[in-house]
Amino acid sequence: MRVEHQVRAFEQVLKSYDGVLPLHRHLFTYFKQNKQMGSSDRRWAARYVYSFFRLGKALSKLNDLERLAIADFLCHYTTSLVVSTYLPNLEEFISKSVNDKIALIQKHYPAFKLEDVFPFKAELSKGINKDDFYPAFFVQPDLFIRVKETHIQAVVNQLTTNDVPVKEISSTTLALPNGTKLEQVINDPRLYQIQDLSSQQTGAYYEPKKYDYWWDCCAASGGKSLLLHSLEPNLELLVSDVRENSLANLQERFQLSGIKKYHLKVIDLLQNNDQILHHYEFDGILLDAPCSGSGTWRRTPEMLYYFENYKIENYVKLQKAIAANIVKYLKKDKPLIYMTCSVFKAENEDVVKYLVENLDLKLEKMELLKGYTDNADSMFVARLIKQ
Ligand SMILES: C[S@@+](CC[C@H](N)C(=O)[O-])C[C@H]1O[C@@H](n2cnc3c(N)ncnc32)[C@H](O)[C@@H]1O
Repeated sequence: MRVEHQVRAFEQVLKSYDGVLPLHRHLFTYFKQNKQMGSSDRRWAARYVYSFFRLGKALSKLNDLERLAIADFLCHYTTSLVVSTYLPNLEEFISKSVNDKIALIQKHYPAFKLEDVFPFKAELSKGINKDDFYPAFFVQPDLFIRVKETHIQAVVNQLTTNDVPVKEISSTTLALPNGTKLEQVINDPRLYQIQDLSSQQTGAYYEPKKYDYWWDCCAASGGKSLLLHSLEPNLELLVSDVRENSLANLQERFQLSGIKKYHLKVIDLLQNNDQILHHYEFDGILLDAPCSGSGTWRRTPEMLYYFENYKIENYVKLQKAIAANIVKYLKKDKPLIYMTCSVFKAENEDVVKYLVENLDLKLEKMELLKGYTDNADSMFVARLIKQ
């Protein structure tokens, strides 16, 4: 295949994309509408466009093709026509480590600054090491699954029989190569849940007790609720979200997991919900808040390119307003678990500070879960106790 052909396909995909939909959804529709593209065309176009966005705003004065070649060189260990054509002097180093390749790019392009890859002026949460955080954008995170301790060996056996390289992260967590087609290699979908490592690690903050009544108030398709339930199956649970269709997914997942006893409501937490909730009192609330998602942008690198700083403040307003509306339904001495998948201090530590200063809450502990050190997403979690 000629490089001009691949480049034209890349340029057309790039031109067709405006950053509104997630890139994977846009590509799905784009390829459906452009049936003339064969599977190899599609694979290369997708590889190039993802590589391109992983470069964020670095070297923005160069033209798109040179930037693409640099990005593809940094993101992959196998060469491409674009690298061999536009970066011939560096092609032989493609299998080096990301840090070695970054050093080579810095040598050849003195204007290359790693901080331009993630060009947000907002402060990062405490504990993030920029020397590890920025280079991680060139690597796609692993796929993580949560498995019951009693089933983990059976799942590992099925994966290894199918030649899927598997890393055992803990007695309940496995890491697999991204893109693994789980439904083709694990015969029973009830044996595992797809859940990022950091999401799984938030569970250490929940500490539910037998027969507690918990509320997962931004439940979406139920990832955190399923985790909570796995920690303490003898719970009463209310799940809610403003989006009815994501709760439909939750119902399917709960059914598959055999969870029958739960309450479900569509609730907009920006409204006054006393009519619906006035008699409720919870032993714990999970608030997995709407946020910038900046801790997950290694999976959605298009956000590095299209996200704008001003949006952070909008999320912060939403986070504070939602928290203020739910705390009144929490029993005294019981926990609110505040979570985001953001790495911005404004959405994390600063929101916690606001909650402690303005609501009847005391901070017990908080942590930025640095997924980038484990090839995972990053998340923030805080456990606050109602006074
Ligand atoms: C980070 S996601 C939750 C993910 C989910 N907990 C999980 O583990 O998969 C945040 C959720 O907040 C919901 N949300 C946003 N604004 C809301 C509002 N005003 N009231 C209730 N839920 C809201 C969104 O619909 C979204 O599903």
